[in-house]
Amino acid sequence: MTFQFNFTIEDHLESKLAPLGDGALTLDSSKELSVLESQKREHRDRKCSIEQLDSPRDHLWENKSVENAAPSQDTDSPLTAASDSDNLEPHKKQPCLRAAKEHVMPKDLKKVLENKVIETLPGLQHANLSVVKTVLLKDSFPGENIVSKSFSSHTDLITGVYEGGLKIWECTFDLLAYFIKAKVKFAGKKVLDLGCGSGLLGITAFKGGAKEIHFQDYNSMVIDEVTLPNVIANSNLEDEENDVNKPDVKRCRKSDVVQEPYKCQFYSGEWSEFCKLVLSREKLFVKYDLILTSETIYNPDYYGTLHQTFLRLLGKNGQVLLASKAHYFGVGGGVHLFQKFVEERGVFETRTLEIIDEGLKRFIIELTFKCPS
Ligand SMILES: C[S@@+](CC[C@H](N)C(=O)[O-])C[C@H]1O[C@@H](n2cnc3c(N)ncnc32)[C@H](O)[C@@H]1O
Repeated sequence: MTFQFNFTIEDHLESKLAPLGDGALTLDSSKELSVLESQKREHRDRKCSIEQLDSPRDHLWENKSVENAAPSQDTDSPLTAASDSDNLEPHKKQPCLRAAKEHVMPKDLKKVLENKVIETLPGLQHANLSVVKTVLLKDSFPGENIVSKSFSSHTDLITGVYEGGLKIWECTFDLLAYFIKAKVKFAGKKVLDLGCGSGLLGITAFKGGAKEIHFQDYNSMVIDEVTLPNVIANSNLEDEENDVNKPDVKRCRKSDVVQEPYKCQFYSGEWSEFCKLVLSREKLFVKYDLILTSETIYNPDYYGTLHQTFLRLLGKNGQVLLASKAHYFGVGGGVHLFQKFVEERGVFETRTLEIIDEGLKRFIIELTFKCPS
């Protein structure tokens, strides 16, 4: 693979994830699980000094970051909260509703990987985020550049502007490890990776045979620069096309492989807007069998919309697998608060599937409808 970039990677942006060697994804491999866990530990240890940055800070609650936001690119514009009349929950302090849009899979899939450096996790490829950020910092965008905003405000989250999708958060690794341990089945399922960022959860479902996978992130730039490239990087297009040693019959299957990423759909925008968009696109919207979501419950002001999203989009017998830190310091969100919120509404049953009690305490929980039928 040739990389086309003519800049230096600044030290402070150097990768925090070391490549680990390639390998096909097998969900029951204990070797992969232990590699994944050590990767996770390494990742956490290296960033423990900046762990507080993981947690949204007090100042994120100030609406000033939103008020100061530059006009967004094309359809990336925030709408007023009042425009969402469908939500049952009040939008206390929720400053804006970013319009949702679908990101169409580009025709030239390889072009999406230009300027990207691809790294490897067990069974997964992903674009090096430091390189992505460096390119985005160097390029001048007509609209809002969430990377420069995030750098200038020294934070990974700016409420209503940038919600953190340009990094792989720790609980994603927890959920990936859980998939292997619990032998989670994806085959034939319609899956949503909600608040996807890098999209590694949805990509794992994609590789595990899910029939349709939707990716949603708040920020359009995250989808274009990270999620979409990651899905394409995991589609093995290059290997199939370049392997001239493969018999013709095998190479003819190239078109099948090229079709594969088209099982995936990509959306950006705020959750209630995303709901409206997907529900309006298809007359008979088929709800998701499985919703995967990691580190999306840090902001209690979003709980109403998140709960509503599960309510509207999850199939009656569907399952939400949610990974989260126990508590997000400085903001007040966390697992217990969210479980309490969900239980008070009486629609979903919550069940703790796993507690990860190393470093910052983390949880994997499941939500299912109390009365499926
Ligand atoms: C902290 S990041 C986690 C990213 C990724 N799931 C991970 O674990 O690496 C939170 C994600 O939730 C999404 N998100 C948070 N609040 C949102 C909201 N109100 N509407 C839409 N998306 C939201 C953002 O797009 C962001 O990618």
